[in-house]
Amino acid sequence: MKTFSDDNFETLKAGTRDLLAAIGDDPARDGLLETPDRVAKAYAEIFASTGQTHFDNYKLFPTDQDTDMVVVSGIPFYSMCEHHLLPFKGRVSVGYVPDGEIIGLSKIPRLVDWAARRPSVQENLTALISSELERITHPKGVAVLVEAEHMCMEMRGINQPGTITRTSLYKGSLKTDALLRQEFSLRGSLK
Ligand SMILES: Nc1nc2c(ncn2[C@@H]2O[C@H](COP(=O)(O)OP(=O)(O)OP(=O)(O)O)[C@@H](O)[C@H]2O)c(=O)[nH]1
Ligand SMILES: [Zn+2]
Repeated sequence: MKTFSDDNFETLKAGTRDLLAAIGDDPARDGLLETPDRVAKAYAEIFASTGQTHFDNYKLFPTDQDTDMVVVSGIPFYSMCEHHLLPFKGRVSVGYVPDGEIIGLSKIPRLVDWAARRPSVQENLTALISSELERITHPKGVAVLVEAEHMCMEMRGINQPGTITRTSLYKGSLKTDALLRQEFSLRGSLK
């Protein structure tokens, strides 16, 4: 988890008090007294990876086996849309075609979680997962599929609960090889 500096923690608390006052509530009422502290702590979790460009919590293993493709599907994530600072949440499927190196399987959901814990948009989240997996494993191909519900589309604005946004990014052999892509669509399907 991220630890904010004392200064930033206090700034978050003061900002939360200001926000509560600005929306017309009373930050001094009993129910809200501890809220600024809780919000600052929650933000430390929700935004834990903000500003980090490289995922470094991984293990690689050499392999001389030929593997067509590794797919981890249905990985849950929570992120915050950078336009409204409201949550978007959903699931990710990640596939890659190894080239002499494989990554520890649990590190793929860890990578997704790391990528999500910052203000973002779904397209950039999709791209970050893909580019970091590429940087780390130097695979022959990568595919990332993200399916999400955006609270900024559900609880405000257009007010459309249940709307699902799907984004995908295919690289290398997973972009050029139609059969491999089709195989990923089947094995990585989020439906
Ligand atoms: N492409 C993309 N857009 C997003 C994402 N999350 C939120 N948005 C959109 O960002 C846009 C911001 O548009 P603006 O017109 O500046 O903001 P707004 O007036 O609050 O827009 P409405 O949501 O349409 O009321 C909206 O269309 C949101 O739906 C995302 O992950 N990807
Ligand atoms: Zn939004």
